[in-house]
Amino acid sequence: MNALAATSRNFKQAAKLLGLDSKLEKSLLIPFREIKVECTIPKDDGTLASYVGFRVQHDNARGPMKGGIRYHHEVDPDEVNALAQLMTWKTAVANIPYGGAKGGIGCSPGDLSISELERLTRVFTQKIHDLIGIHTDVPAPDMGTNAQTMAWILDEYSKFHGYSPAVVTGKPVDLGGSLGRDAATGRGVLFATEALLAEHGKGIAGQRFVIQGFGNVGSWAAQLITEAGGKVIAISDVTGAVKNSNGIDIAKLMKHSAENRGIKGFDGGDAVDPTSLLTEECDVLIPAALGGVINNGEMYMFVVQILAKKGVLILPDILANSGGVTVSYFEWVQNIQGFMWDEEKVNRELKTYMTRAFRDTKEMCRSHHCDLRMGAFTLGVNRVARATVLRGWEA
Ligand SMILES: NC(=O)C1=CN([C@@H]2O[C@H](COP(=O)(O)OP(=O)(O)OC[C@H]3O[C@@H](n4cnc5c(N)ncnc54)[C@H](O)[C@@H]3O)[C@@H](O)[C@H]2O)C=CC1
Ligand SMILES: O=C(O)CCC(=O)C(=O)O
Repeated sequence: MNALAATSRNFKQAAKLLGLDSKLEKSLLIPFREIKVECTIPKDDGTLASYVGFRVQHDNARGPMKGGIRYHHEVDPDEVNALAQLMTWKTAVANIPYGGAKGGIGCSPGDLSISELERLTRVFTQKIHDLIGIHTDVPAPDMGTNAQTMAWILDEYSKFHGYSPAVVTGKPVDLGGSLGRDAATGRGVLFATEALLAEHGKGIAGQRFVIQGFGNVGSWAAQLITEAGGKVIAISDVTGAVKNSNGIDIAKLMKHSAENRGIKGFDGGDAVDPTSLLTEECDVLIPAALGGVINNGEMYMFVVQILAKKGVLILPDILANSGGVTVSYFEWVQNIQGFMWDEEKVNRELKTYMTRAFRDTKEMCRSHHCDLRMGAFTLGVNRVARATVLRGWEA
């Protein structure tokens, strides 16, 4: 089962629990617009190279469409479609006034020079500039892109439309980016985990964590969990994995990873097979690499049943990783107001939004007798359905 089929299955299950009529269900599922563009750039050696770029704008009933742009060799239209749909439900779970979108370019960013990446980003922006905008569709970083990518998009977009910092979020702070955005997704994971543990009378302190992925989300989550007294006992990235049952020294691992472009060779624990990481004994497992690691097609329900029997709870991604888009929303608000918040306010507001999203999800679990994943889906889908009906779009 591919990502789109898995996402649509969750949506349909939620629509059934909510008793949505079939016309409304169909109109919520079909994307608003799917954009595919060819981006041809001169490489540094003078040859021409062509890359396919996508932007899927799924839904705008609750506000401008919102979602990241990823640069990855495996980007394909079905996956971007699924991720755009997930953004619609995620922004609704977080209760921020946005719809959902996602984009990507099929390329290997590690194989391109900085100037090639800049040319590619500018050509992509030229092709989509009239379809994005402050009140239309607001991109942000995702895998393989970062604040610099957003700065190039902002600059290229501004050539056509005048200086418009709010057209993208996740920008460098010098160009109107929000303090705290870089850490926001990892910090949101911490807050969501804290809320779940609190329900069981536990805190972060003393729990054993395993983290798959040591990029933006995984490394911030590891740092913040350690600060909160949690013990990170195993971490992997694409280069390797390390285990230390006494707790990994995260500051040391950050330094090693920056100097060696990955975890491989780190001497602060035992090197282990990265594929064994998901089955390491721990209290909390955080998958922060590629999507779909637990959602393994037809096996998914089987795996979920086994985990449930063992008393394992799964915090759904559309809730657990919503901290990034939530702080993106704060960034957009600051840009529109022309006013900058301090980092303490950003983090405080993020905690309020994450805790409320968890509480609202639990309420849906109670009223619809479902697990956390379906609680989050019914919460998101219900909010979008209500906006759709109020705007008279369901027919
Ligand atoms: N950065 C953000 O604000 C948000 C990110 N996400 C999602 O979180 C995930 C991670 O995103 P980022 O940290 O931003 O990406 P990133 O590109 O900064 O880091 C990805 C990490 O995963 C590792 N990785 C890749 N393949 C792996 C494998 N097979 N096994 C183990 N590790 C592997 C990489 O080495 C790297 O450490 C993605 O699925 C992304 O869509 C979701 C919401 C917001
Ligand atoms: O920050 C944003 O606007 C989008 C983040 C994103 O793509 C995601 O939450 O998956």
